[in-house]
Amino acid sequence: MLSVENLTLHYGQSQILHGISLTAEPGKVTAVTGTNGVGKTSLLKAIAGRHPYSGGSITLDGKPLDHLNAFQAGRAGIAYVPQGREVFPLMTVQENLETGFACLPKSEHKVPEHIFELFPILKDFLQRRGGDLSGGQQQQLAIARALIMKPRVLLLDEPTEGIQPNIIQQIGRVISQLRSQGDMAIILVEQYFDFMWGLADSFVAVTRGEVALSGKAGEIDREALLAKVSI
Ligand SMILES: Nc1ncnc2c1ncn2[C@@H]1O[C@H](COP(=O)(O)OP(=O)(O)OP(=O)(O)O)[C@@H](O)[C@H]1O
Repeated sequence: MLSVENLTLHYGQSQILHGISLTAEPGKVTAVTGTNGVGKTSLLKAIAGRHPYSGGSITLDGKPLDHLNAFQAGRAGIAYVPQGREVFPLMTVQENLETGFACLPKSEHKVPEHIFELFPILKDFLQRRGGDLSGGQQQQLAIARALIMKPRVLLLDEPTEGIQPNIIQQIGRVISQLRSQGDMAIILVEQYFDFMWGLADSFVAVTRGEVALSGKAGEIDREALLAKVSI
């Protein structure tokens, strides 16, 4: 289980996160939501070692992930699919996927077939440049690249942003499939309310760098959550 406790984060003098706490269990989807600029991406960046946090703690199965850099966080099993996808535009799909090998031993430098079962289009486009894919295909590539690391924690930052509805549905199915494997904790940062409402096992609404509301599916009130996201 990933556990974030009382996390604070600054950019220079400005404090963005003011003591965020959440947990993400294997085999569950934890949705983090909130309006623009409340600190959702900053939270993921702190977990992924992309930006240092100022205080609080992050642990994975009780083991502290003390201020790791991005490579160390990857080695520890944390995969991050950034907002905007960050696909390498001049590299082929195959080469983009292979960048996921960086955190794996040499013996595991092979793209597993199940990646293409999840995202069949990538097999057809292996030699196509990343920059020539549609936004939806790039999103699939970004998720596939993260999965190659065999993560224990998958961080998804607004995977539906700017994506056409049929690909959104496919991404939803993939997230459900990954959940049902039972071994990966998935943190889904998402503003598309109905998408995350239908998918997540628990919810954390963030306002101004703090947790404003949290709870499990079936227990949390839909309208109360929606109100926090629509301010
Ligand atoms: N590198 C940075 N330097 C300074 N301020 C930053 C930096 N990155 C983000 N911020 C500021 O931190 C705040 C939180 O940004 P963040 O991207 O974490 O929010 P968010 O909830 O993910 O927003 P969005 O939904 O628009 O992506 C914003 O006010 C943003 O302008």
